[in-house]
Amino acid sequence: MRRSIRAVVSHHAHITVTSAQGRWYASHQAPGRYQWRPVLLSSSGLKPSGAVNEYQTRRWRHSESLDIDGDEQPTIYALSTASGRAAIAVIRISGPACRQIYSSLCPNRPVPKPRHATLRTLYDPSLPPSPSSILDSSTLILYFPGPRTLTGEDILELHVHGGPAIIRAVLAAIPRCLPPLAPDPHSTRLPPIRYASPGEFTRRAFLNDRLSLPQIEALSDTLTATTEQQRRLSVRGAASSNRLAQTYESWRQSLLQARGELEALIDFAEDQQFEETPVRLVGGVVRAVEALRRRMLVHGENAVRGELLRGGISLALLGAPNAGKSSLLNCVVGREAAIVSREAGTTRDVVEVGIDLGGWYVRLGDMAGLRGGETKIGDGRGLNSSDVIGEIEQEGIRRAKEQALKADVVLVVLSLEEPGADVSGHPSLQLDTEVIDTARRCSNVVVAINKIDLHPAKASSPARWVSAVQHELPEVQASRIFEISCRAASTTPPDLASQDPGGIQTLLNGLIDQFKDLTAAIVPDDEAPDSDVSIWQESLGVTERQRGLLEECVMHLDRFLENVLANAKNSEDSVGNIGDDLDVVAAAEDLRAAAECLAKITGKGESGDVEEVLGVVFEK
Ligand SMILES: Nc1nc2c(ncn2[C@@H]2O[C@H](COP(=O)(O)OP(=O)(O)OP(=O)(O)O)[C@@H](O)[C@H]2O)c(=O)[nH]1
Repeated sequence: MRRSIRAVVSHHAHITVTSAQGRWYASHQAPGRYQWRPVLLSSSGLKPSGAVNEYQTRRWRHSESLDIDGDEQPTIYALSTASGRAAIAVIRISGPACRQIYSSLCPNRPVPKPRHATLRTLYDPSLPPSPSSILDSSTLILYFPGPRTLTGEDILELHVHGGPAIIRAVLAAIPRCLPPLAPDPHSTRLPPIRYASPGEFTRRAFLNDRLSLPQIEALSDTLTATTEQQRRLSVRGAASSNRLAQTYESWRQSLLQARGELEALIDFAEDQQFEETPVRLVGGVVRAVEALRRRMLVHGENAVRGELLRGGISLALLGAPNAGKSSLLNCVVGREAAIVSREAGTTRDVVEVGIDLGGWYVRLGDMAGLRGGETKIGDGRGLNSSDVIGEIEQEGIRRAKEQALKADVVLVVLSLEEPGADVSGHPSLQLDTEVIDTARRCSNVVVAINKIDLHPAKASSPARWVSAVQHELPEVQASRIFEISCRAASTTPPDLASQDPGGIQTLLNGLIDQFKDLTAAIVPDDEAPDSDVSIWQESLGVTERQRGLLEECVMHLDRFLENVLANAKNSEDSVGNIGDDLDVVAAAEDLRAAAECLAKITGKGESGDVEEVLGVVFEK
């Protein structure tokens, strides 16, 4: 809410009004104080009205008062640790009333030395200090004076005992630390202390230039990481988010420079002397844009790979009914997540379980068994599906196929049949045509041949099965085909499990290799061998929002290149007329729009955009 604040500036005080990233601030130094206190005037990109504009560029010595039309931030507080019983709980307070809150909670005690932990007793601010008004004893207090703090404001941290009643009492006491506002129905003033809304500390950090948008997005990854790979991604992201922001900013500057060069053509007249001819100038711009576009595409691809780490890799179990998909899922998960039954077609819908596989977050989906025509490797006879498939099963099969096609990795479970089915008395390998046809259309296929325990001499024929699988699925390398036995794995006593009796661990290691391939950063082919490739590693941390903006940026660049190159093609003397026929204004506009997409990534958008970007980021 906007309201008029009055900065009373004494004779020796300074006031500086600055604008940064579409936000306007007034900083003033009160007499006898050494801290600069930035006051946010406007975050909408619009210049604040009134006297402020006159002082925007220089430091100002003044002896009167100055009316500034701006936003005054109330002091906010929140429980920063998870709720529930714990040894300690941290309550964070940010804003101009920190010192006052401290003095009310710890009457007659000096303000702690900045950034030094100090033990204090907290008292109820509404009562005189006495043993009966103690809220918490032995509270550790940290005071961080602004503006060099997380939020850019004064911050007070109360490390109280973590009992729910203590937390409740201290939280309830904080808003009572300042005298209440006089009731005024016409007043638009916000309460001077209030509980923070979600993400508000971080939002203030951004508005006060303490954190960039990419840093905030990396912070979100840090707080949500549950697996080892997610942790690594978030740590890398947190460390490199500033560098990523700098990269995008340098790309934006390159685009703005290219746009400037193009716009110079608008004023180009025959008699004007340019250092370069228009053709060369446009040619240079095109080459620069093409190089940037290539880099953006790789960043986008790496972002998709990073999203696999963040959101999880979807792994679909595809196979015929009774192949052992549910048994395998249960072996992997270690609990009865899916129903295992001798009856074919037990699984009717997709059963998805989230698991941590070797540090990768995997969404493992058991699905209905696919069935149709079937070929058995072993007896050489073909077999057609004889059952009539019911409507529910049909729907289950449709969903299973759909899930497999969109999965990141598909684990095809094939099974051996009971001995005796083969004329030789050996088990045979089921290769259902529905399963094979679907697997052929999927990417990143790994194959598990299950029920290997049914084979009396396991070692005698695996090679035959591997080549049979490769005959049907030539894309699948032999190193991605595994023999397993869910039965052996589940019936082996736990003390022998380390010997990997059913081959499940070997299969999981193969899957992990596949995950590594899928989530490794791509480095462009034209990257100089001695260049720093870590930026490509860092681009794994690009968020979904940032990737969307990169895609939008590439779209504008494509339009730019299309227009310019079409113009070159149409001209009679190849590129000779490029400068004359080109709609320079439209081309420059494409570059401006592309640069604006990059600006939104870092939060440096033009007027009005910053709030929109913040809305998207803080939604989470
Ligand atoms: N001998 C042997 N039998 C197994 C093995 N794995 C699973 N089975 C049996 O095969 C039958 C089917 O297993 P499920 O795991 O339900 O098979 P599914 O592929 O999920 O079946 P649907 O849900 O019908 O698609 C059950 O009787 C299991 O006990 C194995 O490694 N060896």
